[in-house]
Amino acid sequence: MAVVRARREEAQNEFEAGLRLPSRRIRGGDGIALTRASSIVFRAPQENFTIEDFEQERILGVGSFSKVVRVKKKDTGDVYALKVMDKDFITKQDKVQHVKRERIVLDQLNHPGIVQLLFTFQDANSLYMALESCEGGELFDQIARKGHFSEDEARFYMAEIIDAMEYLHGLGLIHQDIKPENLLLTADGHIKIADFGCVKLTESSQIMLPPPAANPHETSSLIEGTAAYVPPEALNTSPATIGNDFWALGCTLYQMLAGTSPFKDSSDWLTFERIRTRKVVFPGYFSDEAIDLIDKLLDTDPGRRLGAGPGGYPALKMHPFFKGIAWNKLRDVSAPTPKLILEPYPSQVFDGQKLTMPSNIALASTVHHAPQLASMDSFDSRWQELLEPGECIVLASKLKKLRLLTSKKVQLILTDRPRLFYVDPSKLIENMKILWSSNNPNDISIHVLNSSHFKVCTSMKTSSFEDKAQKAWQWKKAVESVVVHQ
Ligand SMILES: Nc1ncnc2c1ncn2[C@@H]1O[C@H](COP(=O)(O)OP(=O)(O)OP(=O)(O)O)[C@@H](O)[C@H]1O
Repeated sequence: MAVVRARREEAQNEFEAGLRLPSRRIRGGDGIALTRASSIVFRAPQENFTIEDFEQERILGVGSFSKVVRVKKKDTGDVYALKVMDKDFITKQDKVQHVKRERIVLDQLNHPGIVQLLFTFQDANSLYMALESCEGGELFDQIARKGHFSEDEARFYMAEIIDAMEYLHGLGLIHQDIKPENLLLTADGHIKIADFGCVKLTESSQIMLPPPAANPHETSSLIEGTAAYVPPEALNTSPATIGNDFWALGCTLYQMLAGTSPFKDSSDWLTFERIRTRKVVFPGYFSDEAIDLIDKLLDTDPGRRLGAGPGGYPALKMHPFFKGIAWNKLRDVSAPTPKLILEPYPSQVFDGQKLTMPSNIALASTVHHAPQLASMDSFDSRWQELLEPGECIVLASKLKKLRLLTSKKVQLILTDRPRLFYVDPSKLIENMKILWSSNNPNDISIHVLNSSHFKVCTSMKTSSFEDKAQKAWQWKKAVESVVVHQ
């Protein structure tokens, strides 16, 4: 306990000392912040706001260390995506440096294809980063909703991603987590790269970071990024290069066109096996140009990978897949229209009909934007005996819980307490396993792999589920709807 308290204080001091805005601001010619003595001078100021200064509207997304809420500043009416990070949670997870790195790096970036940091503030419990709000949501959601993109749509998004990546690589920054979840869309459908918590600087980088963490507790995972998008050399613990981002870009193009990522499998271990053997199956409708581009981005030799190899960005941009792209006018072209976040997911249609709420299952009054989430399984009276007095089911369904080599059938139940637990449908209460409860309200994120597979991640464990009824998205939305109001 004393150790945790000491580390929390240490982290608190670091936030306050390392991130304090000095009295005089200095700005570099092209918007790059300059150092003065040993402190960092921020372009996006640290304000003295409190969370009470904002109306909290709806959750935009949940990450491993944060939840991102659409907020409106009460006095100005300005809208932001507010990234809220719990200090205790970050400290316990040894992610203080990760958060600082993202804050400091984002502050120095200035490009239409990169999400902009506008200001930060903090209170006793949380750190807040106000970002420009990307109202079109994640590219991932758009792929899931459309099934897959046409090549014209994919070409448009690829060109904008490449343009932003060229800016990042030009500053000596490797993103290390390029994937459709971290590619956000503006309301008019243009791409912005987000989530700079995994960035790495190259030796020639112009970006300034304070000296590496003096926190001996900070752990760095062996492989940065997300399993399905890491290149084969990362599995041999080779140091990251800009080649990591080009490999991830190849995976992203494949996913835009096929609807699923090329190497994703039911466990990280199987995914890594597929990456190692570079097993890629191209659907028959892919054009020759698309196949060739993906093939060259997924070159197992990072030194020959298109974009990272000797021809660099010019060679990538000249690939026949990009024929007709006006690289210097990308943002002048109108984008494919994104489907907005509040439109219902197709998976909310059950057996071909929209779900309606029977009166005996009251939805949690706190669930504002998921009024159609309760599934038919929720109405089974057996689940009622598992509830505490006054507790309501938000979503419940029969799923497979996946283990490395086996799986078992479980009933997964989300309630408005909130609690998320599963039971063996034949044994009920004596077999109840709580995955998450209101004791740790922010400690959950749902990662949807495809419409039938998702992972429940908490600081204690990650559990994988398969839903034959393809309600993975419904689960993510339901959990996020309950989390936002904690
Ligand atoms: N500026 C934004 N506008 C709209 N939505 C956003 C914005 N920033 C983040 N989000 C949403 O919130 C989610 C989580 O944000 P982010 O990835 O930055 O969090 P994190 O805790 O760093 O996550 P990760 O687990 O990927 O490290 C994103 O995937 C996205 O859906």
